[in-house]
Amino acid sequence: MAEPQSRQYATEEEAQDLQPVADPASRVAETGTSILNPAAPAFVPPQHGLPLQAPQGFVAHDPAPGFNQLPAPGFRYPPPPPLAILLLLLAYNPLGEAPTYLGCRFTNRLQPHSSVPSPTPLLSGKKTLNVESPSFTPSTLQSNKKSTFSTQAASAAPFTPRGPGGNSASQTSQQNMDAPVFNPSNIREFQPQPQNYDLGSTGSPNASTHDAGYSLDHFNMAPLTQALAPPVPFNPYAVNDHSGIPNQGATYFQSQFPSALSPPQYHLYAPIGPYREDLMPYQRVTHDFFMSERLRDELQKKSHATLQTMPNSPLPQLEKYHSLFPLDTSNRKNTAVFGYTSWVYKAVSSKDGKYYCLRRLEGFRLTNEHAIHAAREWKKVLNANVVTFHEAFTTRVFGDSSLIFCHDYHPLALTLYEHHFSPQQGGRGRGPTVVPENILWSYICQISNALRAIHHAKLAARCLDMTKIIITDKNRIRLGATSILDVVQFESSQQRPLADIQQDDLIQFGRLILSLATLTQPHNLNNIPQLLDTLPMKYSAGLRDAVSWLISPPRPGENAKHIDTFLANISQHLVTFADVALRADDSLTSELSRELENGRLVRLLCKLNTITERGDHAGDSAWSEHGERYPLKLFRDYVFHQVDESGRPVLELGHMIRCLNKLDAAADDRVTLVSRDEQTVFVVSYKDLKVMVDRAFNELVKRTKQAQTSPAAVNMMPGL
Ligand SMILES: Nc1ncnc2c1ncn2[C@@H]1O[C@H](COP(=O)(O)OP(=O)(O)OP(=O)(O)O)[C@@H](O)[C@H]1O
Repeated sequence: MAEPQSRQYATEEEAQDLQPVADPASRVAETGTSILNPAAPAFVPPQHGLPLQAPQGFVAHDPAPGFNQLPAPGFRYPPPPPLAILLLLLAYNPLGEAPTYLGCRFTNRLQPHSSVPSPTPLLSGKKTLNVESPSFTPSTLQSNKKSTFSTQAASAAPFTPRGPGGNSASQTSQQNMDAPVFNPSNIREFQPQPQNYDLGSTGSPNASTHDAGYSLDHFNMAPLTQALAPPVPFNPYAVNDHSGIPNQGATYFQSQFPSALSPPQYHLYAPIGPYREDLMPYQRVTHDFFMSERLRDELQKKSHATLQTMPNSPLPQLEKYHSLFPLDTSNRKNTAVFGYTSWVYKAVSSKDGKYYCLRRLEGFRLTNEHAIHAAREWKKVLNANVVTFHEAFTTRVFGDSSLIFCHDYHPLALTLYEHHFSPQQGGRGRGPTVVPENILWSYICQISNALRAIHHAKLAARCLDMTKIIITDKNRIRLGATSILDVVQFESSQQRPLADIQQDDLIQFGRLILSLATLTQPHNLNNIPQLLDTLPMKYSAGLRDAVSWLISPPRPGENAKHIDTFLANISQHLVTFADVALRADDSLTSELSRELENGRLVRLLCKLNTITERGDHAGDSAWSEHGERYPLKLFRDYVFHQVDESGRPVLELGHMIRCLNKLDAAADDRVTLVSRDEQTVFVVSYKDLKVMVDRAFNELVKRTKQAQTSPAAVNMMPGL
């Protein structure tokens, strides 16, 4: 705590400048610390025989340089560091009452030579504080400190906290006048007892000590407090002007913050985690402030694929769908799955303008009306791993009798077969590559989820073919082509119990995983036991058991297998999968948050651009050039058309976004707008600019509403 006294300074000024903490406030704070710490020496007496004339505002026990000497003329104590104030408050706030931080007491205390008279007689002259005061010896302090300070507590003057309404100044004065000559032996050592600090609601200065639930004996250190205090003593009990502030220690800190939260700063971005690994500033690029490049690229491509059209398409228009676009990349006619050649198209609905996937079964003749109604049951299956079915109908627009199934369209989807077996995709021309076990488990979990939804809807998938399961995102699969076999095989499936068909689903499921795990083409899955035996060479025994359970039919006497039983057996993999999915969800939310404000800024830009440079409005050809519109034009220049000293364009995206955000948030910051000829200068706040934007835009809206000529403009208005 103390600076070595042997420290030498070149000049007196330097000594003053370099004085360590000669500040009474911080000294008091340090003293306070030592008081609170019973192990620390609480008092260091002077070692010389000179009578000590304690200067005003100087702490008598201060062992720091300057303790034995008066401060040089002109010495000014530096203001107390905030930490010192905090410690002071903690040390001197045993009742937990909140002192006034900005009150004049601190100010006075920081001006030891001020003309403010000290109301503390104990400190004001040798009459009260004198080194000849008896009975303190440091050796005693070191060897038997406790007994020195704690034996005479009984004789200590009782402490009387001042009530808010009382004449506190006179009371203090009277109390101090009555106090005996300073005698440290009369002082009882402070024993912090934190459990007594819980004052509850009765801990106000007005409350009696009994009511308060603690003993004020612990605070019977008024003489010491006053002896160590600066000329204007700090007395937290005198603070009685905190109306509404509960008298608890913690409330002091609470009072530093406004109780009501400030409104959020809408012009600031608040990134939401999880974050990318730390990047050095030079590694950051503009895209770091927005959605990741990978995701943007992916979405961009999907959007492009969705909007892709075929000029001069030979494909016909359907009654309810138009702009058909073929999704089959192979031209082969395959009848293996449905018994009919099928074609897949992307199409736009004439009803809602959205994109759908149409699957056409070529040459299908509907013989039973009920068959097509069977497909309707699939409308109730809404599952993340099933492509949603919308409708089925027949048509002759293709020149034959075709059956059409309409499902959700997932741009850039690939079938599982294309992904893992096609040379162009998974194998990258080198043949199929081993599918990692975690991906296989992910597929197992997702297909189980789909089957559970389907079976619980009293339906069966019937078609778990690798060419009819699509991958719509990374490792994200969905059962497609649902409902088709319900119609096509309507007659035959009427004769089979649903449980049997569901049992087939499980077997097909097992074969699918086995095919992927062994990279065997589905039509080559002949020797299943042998293939199962090869599984443990690449995968865990658990995977082998799961596949084997699915493929093998129930033994005689056993109940039929059920997807729920399977799900129960793979529960730990389901949990892992859920965790992966949730983390992916977090990361997407984080990506989304980066784009949070973009829509807002685009709307603002649209507004701004409807106003600036407008050729003619209400017969006024210069409408956008004068009045409130003119500063907006200059603001547009300020944001987008800035040049540097050499006249080169400034293209700082941060500047543009910052300005637009401030405008949108109507910030109080002001901006200087200069006309291009430098003859006009406006100093205007963003708040004012926002008002101008709104007024000018509303003027346009009003006129548009009157005329009702432009549906486009009317459509734009609600969004803005
Ligand atoms: N709902 C859908 N949304 C978007 N694309 C789809 C959808 N369903 C299928 N596709 C895509 O259409 C293409 C053709 O699908 P299809 O089922 O005909 O596969 P295939 O391998 O050609 O099978 P097949 O040999 O039986 O014709 C595939 O690339 C598939 O990813």
